[in-house]
Amino acid sequence: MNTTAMNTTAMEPAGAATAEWRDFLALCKPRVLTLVVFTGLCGMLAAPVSIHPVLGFTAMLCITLGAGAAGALNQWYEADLDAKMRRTAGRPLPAGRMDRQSALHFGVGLGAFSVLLMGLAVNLLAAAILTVSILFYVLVYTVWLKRRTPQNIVIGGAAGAFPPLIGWAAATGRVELLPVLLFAIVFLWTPPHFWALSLFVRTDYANAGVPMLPVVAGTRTTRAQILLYTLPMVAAAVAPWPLGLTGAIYGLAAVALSGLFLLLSARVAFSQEADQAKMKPERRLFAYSILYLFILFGALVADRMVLA
Ligand code: HEM
Ligand SMILES: CC(C)=CCC/C(C)=C/CC/C(C)=C/COP(=O)(O)OP(=O)(O)O
Repeated sequence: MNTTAMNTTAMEPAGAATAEWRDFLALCKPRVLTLVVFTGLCGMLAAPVSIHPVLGFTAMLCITLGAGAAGALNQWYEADLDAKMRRTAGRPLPAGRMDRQSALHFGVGLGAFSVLLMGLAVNLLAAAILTVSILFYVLVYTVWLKRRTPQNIVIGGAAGAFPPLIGWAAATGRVELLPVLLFAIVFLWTPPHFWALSLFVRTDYANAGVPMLPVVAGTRTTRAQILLYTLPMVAAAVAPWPLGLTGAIYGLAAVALSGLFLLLSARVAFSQEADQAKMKPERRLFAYSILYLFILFGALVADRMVLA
């Protein structure tokens, strides 16, 4: 018998003692975190003031830890759902490698630490928006909406749109029009991003009883909704250029990238039955949605650096 097994008390599930650092990392949804943190970083670098590098690093650390905490609390709350879906069944809680209490303590501790550090070291506005985004993801999306309505990700998705605002607020102490537009881009991007994926994993959601749009309203409606949300997303993405908030580097990148997004969304909306069976257009749009935000936000920073 190994020592970890001997230290396991009778009250703890057997998996509790086997959780290792990798499981705590997995609790934070590290792959999704990369883009969340990148948009936060770009929000900070796009601000018209230069933040002290130590403060900038601290702010980014807080966004990373706060978003990680939100992911951990999400997994703490919905371990039962995760256990029912192939995509998520291997996560630390449903796989039995970690007990729920450890996940809860980890999530609350990390979240509180990130907000306190942001408030004490950076500024109160950034700390307040970070708090709202954590609570939004955990309470509004995970606890309240996810199991109740197919509009769950439209409203709850706002949580993931806050990081650019937090980054900007960390640098300037203010909220202005450009970061509000960045919020709008990610907010309107979330439905096409997620519904494209939900189309090809819809049986998972159906089995778990989660009322995602393709499960409740069908694949045709979902395809149409993807295109419907893409239109205002494109408008929000291009808007900073004609509004004079960015230069042509960002503007041209936004037009080109958004044009391709629109094309891929239209292909999903108007796909033929033969394509629908393989879900190729949906997989393509989902993969591109991630690349899109990375490049768009990268172009924003490149544009601001040239202008500066
Ligand atoms: C409520 C809103 C959202 C929902 C429901 C959602 C859902 C998902 C799901 C289910 C996946 C599949 C991969 C996985 O299991 O982790 C995924 C992947 C991903 N999402 Fe989202 N997402 C949302 C918002 C966001 C936001 C705001 C961002 C970043 C700004 C983001 C970035 C990503 C990235 C980078 C991946 C790819 C991860 C990988 O390579 O495995 N998502 N999303
Ligand atoms: C700054 C801050 C606190 C940001 C937090 C917001 C955040 C982590 C947004 C990402 C959204 C996301 C991963 C949704 C996954 O949906 P899901 O939970 O339904 O996915 P699942 O089925 O994979 O669990």
